[in-house]
Amino acid sequence: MTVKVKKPRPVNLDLQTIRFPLTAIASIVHRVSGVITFVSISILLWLLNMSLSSPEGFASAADIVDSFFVKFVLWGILTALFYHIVVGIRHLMMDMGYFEEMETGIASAKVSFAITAVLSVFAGGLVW
Ligand code: HEM
Repeated sequence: MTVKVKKPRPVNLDLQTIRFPLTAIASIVHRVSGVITFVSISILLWLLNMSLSSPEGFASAADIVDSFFVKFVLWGILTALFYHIVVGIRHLMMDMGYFEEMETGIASAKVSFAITAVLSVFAGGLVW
C-alpha cells in the first residue's frame, strides 16, 4: 500500500526579510543609474539646444536652471552619471578578472560608493 505524503509547498517569499548582498545592490543601482543617464540625455540636449538657439534662448535656459528644484535634479543626474562611470569601470575590471572573490568584490563596491560620494559633493559644487 502506498502512503501519500503531503509535499511541503513552496513558501511565499517575504521580500522584506530578504537582504541583498552589497555587491548585488551595487549592480542593481548601476543598471538604474544607466537608465537615469539615458533618460536625462534627452532633457540635457533639450536644454543645450535652447541655450544655443539665441541670446533669448540662453536666458530662458539659464532661468530654468536657476530654480532649486531643477538644480537638485541636475545634481541627481550628475551623481547617477558619476556612479555609473565609477561602477562601470569596476565592472570592466571584473570582466578582466579583478575583484571576483566575495571579499574583494565587497571591498571594491565600498570603494566605488566612497568615490561616488566624493564626486557627488563635487557635482553639488558645480551645480550650486
Ligand atoms: C550616456 C552614457 C551612458 C548610458 C546612457 C549608459 C546606460 C547603460 C545602461 C542602461 C546599462 C544597463 C544595461 C543592462 O543592464 O542591460 C549600462 C550598462 C553598463 N554600462 Fe553604461 N551607460 C553610459 C555610459 C557608460 C560609461 C561611460 C561606462 C564606463 C565606465 C559604462 C559602463 C557600463 C557597463 C560596464 C555596463 C554593464 C554592466 C553589467 O554588466 O551589468 N556606461 N549602461
